[in-house]
Amino acid sequence: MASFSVVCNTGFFPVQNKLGVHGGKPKSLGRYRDFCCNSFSSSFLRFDKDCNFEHGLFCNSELRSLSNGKSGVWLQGFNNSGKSKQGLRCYNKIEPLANENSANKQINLGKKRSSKLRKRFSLRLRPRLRLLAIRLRRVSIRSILVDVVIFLRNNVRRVTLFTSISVALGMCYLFLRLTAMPSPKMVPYSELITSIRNESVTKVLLEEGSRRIYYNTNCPIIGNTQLSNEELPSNRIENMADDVASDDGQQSSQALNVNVVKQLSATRSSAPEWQFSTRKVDHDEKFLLSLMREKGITYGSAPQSLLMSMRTTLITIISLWIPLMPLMWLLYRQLSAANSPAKKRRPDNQLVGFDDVEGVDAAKLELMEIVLCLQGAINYNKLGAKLPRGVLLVGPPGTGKTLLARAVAGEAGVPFFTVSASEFVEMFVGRGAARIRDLFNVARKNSPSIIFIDEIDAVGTKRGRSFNDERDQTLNQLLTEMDGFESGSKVVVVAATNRPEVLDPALCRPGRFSRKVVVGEPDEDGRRKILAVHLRGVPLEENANLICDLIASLTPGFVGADLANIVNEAALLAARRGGESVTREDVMEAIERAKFGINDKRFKRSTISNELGKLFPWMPSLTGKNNTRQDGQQGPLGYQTLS
Ligand SMILES: Nc1ncnc2c1ncn2[C@@H]1O[C@H](COP(=O)(O)OP(=O)(O)OP(=O)(O)O)[C@@H](O)[C@H]1O
Repeated sequence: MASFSVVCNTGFFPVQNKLGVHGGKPKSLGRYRDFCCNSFSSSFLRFDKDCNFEHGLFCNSELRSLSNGKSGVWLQGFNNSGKSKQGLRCYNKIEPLANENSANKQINLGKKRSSKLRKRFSLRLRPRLRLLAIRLRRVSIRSILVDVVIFLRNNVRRVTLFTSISVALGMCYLFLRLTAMPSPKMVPYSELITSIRNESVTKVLLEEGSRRIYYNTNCPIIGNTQLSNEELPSNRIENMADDVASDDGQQSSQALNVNVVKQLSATRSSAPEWQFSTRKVDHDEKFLLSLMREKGITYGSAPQSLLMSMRTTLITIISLWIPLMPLMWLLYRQLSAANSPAKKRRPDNQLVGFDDVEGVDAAKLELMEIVLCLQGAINYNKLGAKLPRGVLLVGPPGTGKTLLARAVAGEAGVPFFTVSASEFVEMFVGRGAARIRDLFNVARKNSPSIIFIDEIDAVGTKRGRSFNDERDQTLNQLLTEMDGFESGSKVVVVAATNRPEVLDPALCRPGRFSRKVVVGEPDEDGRRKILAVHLRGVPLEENANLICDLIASLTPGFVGADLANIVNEAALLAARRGGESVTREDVMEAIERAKFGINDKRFKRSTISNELGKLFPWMPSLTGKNNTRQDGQQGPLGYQTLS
């Protein structure tokens, strides 16, 4: 008998293995530890110095088993109270952990924590580099080129636009660089007057068409500092040359002279044409001119040079337009989206047919008739009848209005233009109306065709009720377009709404949406048929008809979308528990979820029985008299649900 210890969240249990569990010889302690740590939230195995398994510690509040696989050692898990199902028992009360063990445990916990920290903060560069190398090895230049070509081919417009913008910006930059000139130093107007009075100003230019005044003085500036008379270039060369000559002799003075001349000539070449510029003060021209005349200063006026005016214009354009670019981009996107309001769908892309829509037979019949008229199977002209211009599908959400429209398109085999009315609601006045016009033009060109407008209440609400003029304009355009069909034009407009009462009466008058088809909630038989459609591809444990009957009977008031959701939920539940097929229990759970949401089980059990009791009072199992769920094992209607 091998005795070993088990540690739980609550304490430490010395236990005895009645079945004689003993340890094999592990190759290394680490391997066993790793194994245990991977399997349990907290584990610890103890080996003697010969590496014989001595005892094990593991902590887990659930019942689990641990196997080392190779040596055939099985340890059975314990719950919090120290009980085990198979052979292990706790013969002592909870005791404090022995010193040695607690020390070991502390060490292990510390190691674990530090390794966790290391793992969390390590960059794991080596595997990343390896991965990068593998990816780079897979990359081939040819495939990159092919990708680039495909991208260019698919985005010709965008690439052209971006290329031209980049080229234009590049050329602007080049122009600015090439025509860049050193600008004169900006000084206050008073400084000009002072300089004129000091007679240091040599030449003045008044720019035509602007308030700028340029002037030169007899003291040149280098960088931002004005040189005094002593610092004038010619004086400086002489001074520097003299200094050097007196210090080091003739040879070095020659070399320095060359350097100084070079430096000053560079300064001269980068010097602006005008040293200073200032801004004219209003009503002071007379005084300025008389002062200049008095001092005998050369002055004149000239227009801005062509190059400079080009530069100024360009800089203004760039500085104005660059911040406006995002706005322009948004505008461009709006306008380009406005040009494609309808996604043209060809009949062969449609996978939905009338077989896929069930439980709404009356609506289906009405629409089938229109399909037959469009296909020419019914000769309505013979009796002087006209093809209905519009069909309004009315009904609660999820009853299959959109599905019906898609089925019409699929069956009719004519071009189908689907659009959501909210796409016509535009920020810019007139854009919604333009979109409607475009849509009808395209449909007319492709006649016979069908236009489907989903959620028409987004634009079709009664006019004059709000200050939204754009919406009214859009509706007016829709009314005009529906009136404007030529008698021979075979364009049918199918629209869907949940709120027919808010629609403008003009929209529903005969000649526009003259046919109103109510797509209501399905009855039990309808629900059964809808379920049969959605259960087509789902593997069931039981007969599909039985399941359909069961769900249909339990879901009064459910619409097609709800039923589709129940089937999907049941399949997901089956997948979650790893099942091969959907069972009755999955379906019942899915119904519970659809009816009451995903809730706490304790809450759900009582609520479900009450709610179902209210819904189906004739069912004895739900009234509470014969409640088989008292033990907490049974679900609604006596079916056992997963808990
Ligand atoms: N009669 C039905 N037969 C089969 N499936 C249906 C039916 N009604 C609804 N469904 C399912 O519900 C989904 C949603 O239906 P649909 O979008 O047509 O509803 P809707 O009436 O247009 O809703 P809304 O008014 O909110 O737009 C469909 O994709 C389909 O899977």
